[in-house]
Amino acid sequence: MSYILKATDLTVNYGEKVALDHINLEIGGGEFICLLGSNGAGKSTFINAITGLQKMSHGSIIYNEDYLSNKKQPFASLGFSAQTSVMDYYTTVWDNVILGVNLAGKMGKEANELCRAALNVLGLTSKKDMLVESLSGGQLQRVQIARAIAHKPDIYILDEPTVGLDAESSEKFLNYLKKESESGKTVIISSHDIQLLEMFSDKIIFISNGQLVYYGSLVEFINNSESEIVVTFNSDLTTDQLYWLQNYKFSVDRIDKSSCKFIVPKKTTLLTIIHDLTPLFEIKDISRQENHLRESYLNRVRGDLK
Ligand SMILES: Nc1ncnc2c1ncn2[C@@H]1O[C@H](COP(=O)(O)OP(=O)(O)OP(=O)(O)O)[C@@H](O)[C@H]1O
Repeated sequence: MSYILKATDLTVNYGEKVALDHINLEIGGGEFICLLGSNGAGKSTFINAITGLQKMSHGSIIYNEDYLSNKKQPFASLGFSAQTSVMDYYTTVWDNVILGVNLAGKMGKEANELCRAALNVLGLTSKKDMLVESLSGGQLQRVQIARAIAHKPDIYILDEPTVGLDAESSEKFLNYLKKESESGKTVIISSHDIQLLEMFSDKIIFISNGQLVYYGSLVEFINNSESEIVVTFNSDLTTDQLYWLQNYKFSVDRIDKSSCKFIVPKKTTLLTIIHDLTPLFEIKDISRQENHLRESYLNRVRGDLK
């Protein structure tokens, strides 16, 4: 399948700081992509650059017109919510959301219906006549998202949309986005809520220190990463044992006085660990932890920081 969005050598510098360093990727239609990275990795810069909010220092971004329903006004095909708030505080919830729909070129009855549907998805129907300035932080965030998505864009690009949302609202909203992606829309979403994103994403863009570390399937990311082996010992660890563990060839995290977690390459067997430990340790229990996105991500981040 051909791309819907293509970044070539995308580079953004803030003065001396290289915030994005020659990023190359192609995003296909119908993908649900989560954007991962530590604080300051470059996620917002990436999102702002692909939506035109941030000037690139080098490189290009191309949207494939074949996929855009509004070819005359390509920006109207995007549903973009930035990390910073862009609301009109002295008008109502309804006026804010319908403005987003109108700016995308949709008017009249169609606009009213789209606005009503978005308010419903974000649980804002009963708040539609309230002034935005009187809303709570979480409600404000929901209005911002409703305004970004109400016109039913082809590509959703959302920077930390679930911040400030309660668990139920986040899940309802992500379920809505999942259905949109299943119907062919593309979703690019940045969030630190990794467990929730694992439930919905097909692909991952992992940025570290401005570099693209990984772009590919979620399943592959989890399966190719390191795994964790938890070992419980018969007694509390002694100073000598702790010293030995600190110098062991794999990373070791202490869980409590008598158990540890070993971060090992995927193919490492339990037997290898048992073999290495037995001269100095009495093992009570050993097991491999099932990999999840959160652990895989943390292990990759840890590897990158070494
Ligand atoms: N306007 C700016 N001027 C100078 N440096 C900036 C500017 N905006 C971002 N940066 C720097 O660029 C880097 C990437 O920032 P960015 O906001 O893209 O990170 P992020 O991954 O979105 O972080 P977070 O998860 O904390 O939101 C950081 O080192 C940040 O300090």
